Amino acid sequence: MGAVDPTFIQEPQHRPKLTVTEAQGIPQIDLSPLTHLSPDIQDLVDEVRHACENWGFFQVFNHGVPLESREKLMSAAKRFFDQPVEEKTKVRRDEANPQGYYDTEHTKNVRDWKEVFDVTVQVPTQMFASPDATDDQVTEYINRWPDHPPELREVCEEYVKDVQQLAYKLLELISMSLNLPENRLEPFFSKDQTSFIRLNHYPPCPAPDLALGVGRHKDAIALTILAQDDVGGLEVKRKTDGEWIFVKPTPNTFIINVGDIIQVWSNDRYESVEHRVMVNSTKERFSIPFFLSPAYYTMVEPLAELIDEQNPARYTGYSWGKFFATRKGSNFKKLNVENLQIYHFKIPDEVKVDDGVTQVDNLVV
Ligand SMILES: O=C(O)CCC(=O)C(=O)O
Ligand SMILES: [Fe+2]
Repeated sequence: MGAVDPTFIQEPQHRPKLTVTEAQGIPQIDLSPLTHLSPDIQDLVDEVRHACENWGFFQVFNHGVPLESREKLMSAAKRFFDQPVEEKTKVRRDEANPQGYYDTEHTKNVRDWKEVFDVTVQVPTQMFASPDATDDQVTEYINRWPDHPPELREVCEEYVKDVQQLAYKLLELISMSLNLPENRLEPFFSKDQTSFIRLNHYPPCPAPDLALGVGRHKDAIALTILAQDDVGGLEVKRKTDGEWIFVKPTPNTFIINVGDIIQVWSNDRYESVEHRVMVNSTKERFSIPFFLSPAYYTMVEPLAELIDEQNPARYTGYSWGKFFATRKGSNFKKLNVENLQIYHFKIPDEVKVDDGVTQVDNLVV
């Protein structure tokens, strides 16, 4: 990516502090009660509720995803990104089919110091073709596979299968933590889910004090399951005081965060929390988020069981497919206006804008 172009430079108030706050890290949750078919998982459900309410982020261990599957994908990702840019652009994302390689994502209109490779879980993945509410045309996304490394497709597919299992377990725990039946959320994903994985590569950056790997944002999807390598860079905004907290890499754990869709389903009981990625002047970093996302025709709205007279619905419903199509369009041009956000669907009473410009942004598409 060369020297730091001005398009990468964050406004002074959004620049990272290079001394990191690590104290009071995000909760660590042991999922072994699930794999051992323990009859009593109530403590685990309580831990998940506590983590979702207080942090919106947690790490899981004893999660059942084989380490080998993750390591094979991390090495295949490195081999892919190690190639010259001319090779990578052969599988470049385009507007009609946003799968494959991309190196010019912007978050809040500032360019991210990263390159990505996206792969959908369902093949093909169906999505609305246009953000226009009156246009019901559906398009199909197809994965783009490079010639090199030849194993990339197989290791991605294996990893997706394994992480998908973990995603279903987490959905059950989250449902139970909201006092819902354990399978309450599964139907949103069991048919036509639009989930995808992203291989993120953050090259060393000559100005880690000015640029970010991913600018501050919330994930628009339902749930993120993130594998990070041992370099570190992810920071989460602590709910209690707004402080940026460094998420220390812990071998063979996944970082889980609630996305905007769960925020809406839970009628704000669980909030999607802002996070960002710092870069490093000497080391490259890799991470692999799995973005669990429902079928394109899902109407996202507070779950009926969670609203009553004391807790009226805080959002009007919105179409996931139209939301996605709107955000996706904004990835191809630098916007001078704010991106579509869930708070645009908030029922007035409490419309919050945190910094006068935007509250949340990058869909991760
Ligand atoms: O690389 C990371 O640690 C997080 C990336 C992220 O937040 C995203 O891709 O949405
Ligand atoms: Fe994110």
